[in-house]
Amino acid sequence: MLHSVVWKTADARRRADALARPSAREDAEATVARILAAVRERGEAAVREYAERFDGWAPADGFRVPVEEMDAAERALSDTDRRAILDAADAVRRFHAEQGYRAYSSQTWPGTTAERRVTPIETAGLYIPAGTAPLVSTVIMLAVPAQLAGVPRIAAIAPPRKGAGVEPTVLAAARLLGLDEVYAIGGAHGIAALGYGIAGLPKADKIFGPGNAWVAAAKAALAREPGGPAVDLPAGPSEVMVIADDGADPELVAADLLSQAEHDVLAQVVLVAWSKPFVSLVRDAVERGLAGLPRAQVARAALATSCAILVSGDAEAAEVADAYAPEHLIIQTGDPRALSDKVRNAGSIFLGPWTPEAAGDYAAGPNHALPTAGAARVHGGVTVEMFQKTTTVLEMSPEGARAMGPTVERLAALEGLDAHGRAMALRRRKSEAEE
Ligand SMILES: NC(=O)C1=CN([C@@H]2O[C@H](COP(=O)(O)OP(=O)(O)OC[C@H]3O[C@@H](n4cnc5c(N)ncnc54)[C@H](O)[C@@H]3O)[C@@H](O)[C@H]2O)C=CC1
Ligand SMILES: N[C@@H](Cc1c[nH]c[nH+]1)C(=O)O
Ligand SMILES: [Zn+2]
Repeated sequence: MLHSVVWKTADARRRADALARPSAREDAEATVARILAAVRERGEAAVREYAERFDGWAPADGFRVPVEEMDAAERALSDTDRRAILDAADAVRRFHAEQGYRAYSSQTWPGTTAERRVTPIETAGLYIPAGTAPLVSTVIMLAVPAQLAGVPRIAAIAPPRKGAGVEPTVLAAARLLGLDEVYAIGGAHGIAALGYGIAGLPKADKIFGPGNAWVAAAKAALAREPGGPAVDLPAGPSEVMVIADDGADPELVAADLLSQAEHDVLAQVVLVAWSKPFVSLVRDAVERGLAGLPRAQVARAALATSCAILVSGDAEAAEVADAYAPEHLIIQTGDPRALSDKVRNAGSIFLGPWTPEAAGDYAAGPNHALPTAGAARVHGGVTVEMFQKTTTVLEMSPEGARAMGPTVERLAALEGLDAHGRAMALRRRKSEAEE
């Protein structure tokens, strides 16, 4: 692990740019194209077949989890677990409460009022990953902003454990946060059922949430279909880039690398370091960490595609980060904030030795549903705004028609669109006559 050669500094940027993202694999896209085609052609029957094949769960009475089962799961939570979920949700709520589109009104011309109204989307579909680990925290990260935006219908889907329904802790978190609509279905077929509104699921206007390569590919493909649902952002298998100079603690760096490597065999971890001896220290610490890790096999597979890149200083490290555009960027250098100021492309940044990415994954406040596979060049994580839309409202008085009329008429003439000009001119003349 971290075994790819530590590259020469001169072409570090080019190398980071070209790093293969295992999560963006074409074979996942091809598989998903087949699944979506089957669901389009055969509807619920195909959804049920895939649910049976991948997760051993396609109950005759449908995928919806009875609210009583959610209530029972919530009651069964220990006080400590309940407290942890509620405390994390409070911090996420505090951070996200600052978000949301601002409604406003502006007098753009004399006699013209232009307004922005903000409304929530009608039906939000939340994807809670649970194939290899039941991501209780994702319930928090998606439900809280949806609720702050005032979304009237929130439907969550989560893959069941093999033949055994949704993990009770996921149901408990959903219920604790006030959700009552959860479906025991996941993967690309679950995303398809939610996007098309079949197999007893509502048709989501927009689908939110992270997932593995198949889930991410299904969201992207559905969003491209005419009439398909909107989606939040490309959020596939986890990634972390750690920038660490020789003064960093190799044990902490290794712990952070392992914390993402254990997510998925397609997770990617990248170390950006100043020297080969430091990379060796981290490599040894990773090896020691793997020894006690229950998910060592997954982490090892992820580490096998990971690498270290050598740089000559802060400026080059920032260039490498920008070229790679990591989902998570951890900076453990002499002045992490100064280095972070130079970085533009990263989903979430963690400064200094006391800030593990795990804090952001669970309870720090910012969202953990974040862009992967280079999408941080143009996307940020999930926000309240993503659950909202805006409508502008315009109202003009006769004075408005007089004030703005000549400008509109002139521009319509420039475009050769006479009917446009006339629609304005009629009003301007009427208002001038009345004056
Ligand atoms: N980018 C982000 O913000 C975040 C990303 N993640 C990532 O989410 C992912 C979660 O993945 P999983 O644990 O697998 O759960 P998941 O819920 O995303 O996917 C599991 C489902 O995938 C389907 N599946 C499994 N093997 C398949 C195959 N060969 N072909 C087609 N479909 C198949 C099955 O239906 C299974 O139930 C990880 O990659 C993790 O790193 C997690 C949290 C945040
Ligand atoms: N690290 C994950 C989120 C996570 C959930 N639970 C643990 N970690 C990601 O953002 O990619
Ligand atoms: Zn994580």
